[in-house]
Amino acid sequence: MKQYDVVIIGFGKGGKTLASFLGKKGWNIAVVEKSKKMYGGTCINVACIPTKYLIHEAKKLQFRQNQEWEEKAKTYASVMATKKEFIDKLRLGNYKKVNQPNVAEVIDGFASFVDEHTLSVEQENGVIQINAETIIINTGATPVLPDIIGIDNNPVVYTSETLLNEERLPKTLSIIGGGYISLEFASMYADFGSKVRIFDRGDTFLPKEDGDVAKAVRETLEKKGIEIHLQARSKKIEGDQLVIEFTNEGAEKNFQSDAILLATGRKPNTDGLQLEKAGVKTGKRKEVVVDSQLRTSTPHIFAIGDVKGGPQFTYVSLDDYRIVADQLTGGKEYNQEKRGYLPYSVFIDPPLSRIGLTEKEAIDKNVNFDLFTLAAADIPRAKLVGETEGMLQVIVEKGSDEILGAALFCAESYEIINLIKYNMDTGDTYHTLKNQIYTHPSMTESLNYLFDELV
Ligand SMILES: Cc1cc2nc3c(=O)[nH]c(=O)nc-3n(C[C@H](O)[C@H](O)[C@H](O)COP(=O)(O)OP(=O)(O)OC[C@H]3O[C@@H](n4cnc5c(N)ncnc54)[C@H](O)[C@@H]3O)c2cc1C
Ligand SMILES: NC(=O)c1ccc[n+]([C@@H]2O[C@H](COP(=O)([O-])OP(=O)(O)OC[C@H]3O[C@@H](n4cnc5c(N)ncnc54)[C@H](O)[C@@H]3O)[C@@H](O)[C@H]2O)c1
Repeated sequence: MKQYDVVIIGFGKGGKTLASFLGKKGWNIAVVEKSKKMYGGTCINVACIPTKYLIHEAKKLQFRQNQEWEEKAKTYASVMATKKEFIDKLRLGNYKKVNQPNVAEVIDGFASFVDEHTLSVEQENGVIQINAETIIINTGATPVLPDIIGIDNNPVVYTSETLLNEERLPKTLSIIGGGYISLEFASMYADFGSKVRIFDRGDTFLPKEDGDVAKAVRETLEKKGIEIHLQARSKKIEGDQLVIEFTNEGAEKNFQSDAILLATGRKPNTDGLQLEKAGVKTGKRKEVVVDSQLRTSTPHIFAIGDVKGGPQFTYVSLDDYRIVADQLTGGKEYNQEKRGYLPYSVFIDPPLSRIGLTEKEAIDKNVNFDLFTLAAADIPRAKLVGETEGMLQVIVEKGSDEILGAALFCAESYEIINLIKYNMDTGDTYHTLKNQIYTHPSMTESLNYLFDELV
């Protein structure tokens, strides 16, 4: 049986970065990956990178909305083909970077635990067993498939992963779920030229955001022709007909759909890992339970990325690598509690970026705060590039002048939010951001004016 210092199950962001870090230090590392189409993990193959590439390409087509359908469908097919080439190159690049004598050995196959130091790997030509001092579980998450009659083996039903392989532009796209994946796909497909409808079972659009922010996002999406239906229970799918029950009215309606996207969340990928054989405990959503150093209930086994539950972002998986690297080779000082505020961006058009408290949360916590706000239309850069849609708002604690939260719904907000995170993490006041020199004309310079206007 082959013996390694560390075996990483899954070629995710944190895992591949850890493999590279430890391998270059002379550790003997293996990365086990179940699919040859997933070298490099979810982000580069079927998630962040392909979607953001497509979103970027789709945006260019906004100015060609008067094109004939055939023309739009042709453009879409060609963008999808270029996307495939781009992703294939990235995947190969990731494989070559990791599968090197001074980094790691990539082992193809599905890994499961035999005991707390031994893994069985099911390969095309049989099963092998490998042994490791330390094991890292980095198996990601997988789409939640809602319990709807008619989704199995239905050619019009997709997950985000399968829709990204479809070279035929759907004339009508119905999306079940109203979260991140839903909004990004809705915005992108509307730009490509599809008629998009979102169906969410909840009664509030973007329930985690403040009402005025959610309203602004909704209006922007509706301007693109996207229909947003709430309290909409997907009852069944009959052929290409999605049957929706509107729970507030008790009414039922059919929606013809060339494609139906299931975007109802992603769950930790722990099925088949036989975690019980290694004494690794899981929680209610089948997530691997970890402590703040990412150790599981079996201390030499760690879990990183989506599989441990909590926020599902590539940069969290990357930060998990920092924690484990510090546990294995450093001063054991860095942990989940020290990572600071967690920002996120939803890549609709314009993008929505958020960090910290919402206004509603600040009120619920009885915080004494000021709310600063600015319309995107007042930013010189926004005017000159014609991206005047949106608004920015920041919550500042009275007295300390520290930023408690921000919602930026404007062009390039996915860049500006990182500056706000830095400011918040350092415990600085908003005055530093307000009085900073920024290049002109840039979206960031909005921070010079944002704090002028109190609501
Ligand atoms: C459509 C979409 C868009 C997204 N956009 C963004 C975005 O813009 N920004 C962002 O930060 N996040 C985004 N995310 C989330 C992000 O993709 C994930 O949080 C991130 O990829 C998780 O990485 P990970 O390290 O947990 O593992 P993953 O990258 O998911 O890797 C897990 C790997 O493990 C393999 N595997 C699973 N089980 C086994 C096993 N038993 N044996 C061997 N191999 C196994 C899998 O094949 C996979 O390659 C998006 C997600 C989706 C679905
Ligand atoms: N830009 C980004 O960073 C980005 C982009 C896409 C995805 N992601 C990650 O991927 C994860 C998964 O995204 P997601 O959009 O699938 O999940 P999500 O949790 O964001 O949204 C799921 C939505 O589906 C709704 N829902 C659940 N079951 C339903 C049903 N049966 N019928 C109708 N609606 C239903 C929920 O009310 C919710 O609005 C996110 O948590 C996020 O971390 C990140």
